[in-house]
Amino acid sequence: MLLRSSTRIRKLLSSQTQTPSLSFSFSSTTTSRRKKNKDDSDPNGSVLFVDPSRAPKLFVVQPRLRPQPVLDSKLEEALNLANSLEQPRDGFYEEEFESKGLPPHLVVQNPAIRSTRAHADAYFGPGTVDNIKCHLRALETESGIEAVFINAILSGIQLRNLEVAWGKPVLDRVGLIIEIFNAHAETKEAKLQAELAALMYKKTRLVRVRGPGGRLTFGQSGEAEVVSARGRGSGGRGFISGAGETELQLQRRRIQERRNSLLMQIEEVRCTRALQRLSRKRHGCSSGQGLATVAIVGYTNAGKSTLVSALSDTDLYSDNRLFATVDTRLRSVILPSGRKVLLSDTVGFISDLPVQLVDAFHATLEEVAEADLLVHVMDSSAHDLEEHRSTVLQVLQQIGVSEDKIQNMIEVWNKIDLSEENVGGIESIEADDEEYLTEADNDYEEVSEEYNEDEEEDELSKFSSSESLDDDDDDDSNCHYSGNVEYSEEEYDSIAPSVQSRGHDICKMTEMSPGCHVKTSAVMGVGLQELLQLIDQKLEEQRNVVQRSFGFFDRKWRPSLSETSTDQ
Ligand SMILES: Nc1nc2c(ncn2[C@@H]2O[C@H](COP(=O)(O)OP(=O)(O)OP(=O)(O)O)[C@@H](O)[C@H]2O)c(=O)[nH]1
Ligand SMILES: [Mg+2]
Repeated sequence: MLLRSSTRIRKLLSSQTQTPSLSFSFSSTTTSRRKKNKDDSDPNGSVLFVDPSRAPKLFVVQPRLRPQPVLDSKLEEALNLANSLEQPRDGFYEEEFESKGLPPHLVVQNPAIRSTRAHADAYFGPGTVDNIKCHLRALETESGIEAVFINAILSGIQLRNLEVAWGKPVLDRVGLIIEIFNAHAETKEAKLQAELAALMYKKTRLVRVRGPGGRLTFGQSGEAEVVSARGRGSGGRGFISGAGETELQLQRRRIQERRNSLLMQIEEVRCTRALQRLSRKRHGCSSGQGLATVAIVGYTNAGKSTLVSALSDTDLYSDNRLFATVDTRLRSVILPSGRKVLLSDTVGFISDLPVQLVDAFHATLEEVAEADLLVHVMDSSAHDLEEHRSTVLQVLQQIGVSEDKIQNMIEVWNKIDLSEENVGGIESIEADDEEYLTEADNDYEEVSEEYNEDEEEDELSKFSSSESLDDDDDDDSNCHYSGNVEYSEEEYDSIAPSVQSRGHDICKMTEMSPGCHVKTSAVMGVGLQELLQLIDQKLEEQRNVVQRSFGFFDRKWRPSLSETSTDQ
């Protein structure tokens, strides 16, 4: 039976004594495959990848939280994040995620609990800083630690002071998530956006480290030092450019220049994506009809890619690693009504998702905001389900998804094979599994086909950009699809009875979840058919609303012939 990594980590954690773990096992025996190759360069020149052939070794520091279950789930997530930082080489990860042991970790006093403010200079008090230093020394003899990961958000000065105290690079939560994005980015678009996020993060954490006399100082005395453009190699021309700048100014200028160049490239990507979306909406199907897009969103590791793969009978990369997907992938699927739609698998969210990442990944996240329908995948076995849900809703609002779309979103409770209430039911699911899968397979073999991106390119090349963007008058893609449909009884009766009955079967409204939800197990193929029917139903409802609103406008704008003749 499958054992989810967080469950595994929970078990590993509970098998330990109360004393902090100092064990470490990053063996590199097996390889975990990614679907596409990527080059071997270090992500963004990161200081962490001292040896690009293996994952950097991190020491995890978790500030204590109460109550205990909150601490457990935060620690579990921190350990998963630390284990997720790895760069694939030649399309492979060095090691299977499942076989990784627990990274060395330590739970320490939380400065934010005792007083409202953490220590301004080093976040932790001096006792905790020394305590961590001792652990690092002890680990040094066992296995080299490349960096320390603190599962909290720190300021630039705090990070720099701790680096000085421990003699190692220090990453806070935001920094590690950005590093993971850089390491996992595969496509040009994802790489550009991840680099932009890293750059913005770096900019907010720029501090001077070398003051007069070579001492390590911060703030004004550091900024006062003027560096020579020649000596520091500012990249400027001749002797003039950069002369008279402090090193801080020099770094800021370089970041600004790189940022501008990245923004220009990302803008090109956005334009291309916008054109592709337009093309799909107009002529996505071979029949020339528009294609609706359904965005699959959710907390990282909820099972989005596995679900999209199962629904479309394709093979997207999925892994217990957090942020296994940092790009958008489209897969086509044919719904029970025969309608073809595109499922868009995208980057997962996490609590305290760095604002720099959300800003930088605007082009990718636009796919979500522009989708016709959203499907929110949740890991029903996660302990902090409510936090996951509110995080996802927050990010959706942050990226500009309309309230209507959020209200109309389908909620998928995935991994029901793992959730506790289903523990008794797993056996029966497994027993019936073969039969069920055979049936399901037959269904999907007929209906699924991989969306051909080349086809999309060809389709796209038919439009000149000005033509495609300007000529919108008779185009459905300009319509506002209102998802939050409230029918009068009369209107509801007019909807196809099949759609109604499907809705009643599938939509089980609960107090926790205001919208429709469906329970699935993506790995076992459970609940997939119901999900497809629900998507079908929702899109059908939207189409009815749009058609009705067209009828209304038609009447208003074009009076009937009889009215016109009476006027005359
Ligand atoms: N037991 C069980 N495991 C599942 C299920 N769905 C997905 N998984 C596992 O959960 C892990 C994460 O799945 P992914 O599909 O990569 O999750 P994701 O939401 O795409 O994650 P990110 O791309 O990292 O945000 C994988 O190891 C899957 O095999 C399920 O229904 N049951
Ligand atoms: Mg994924």
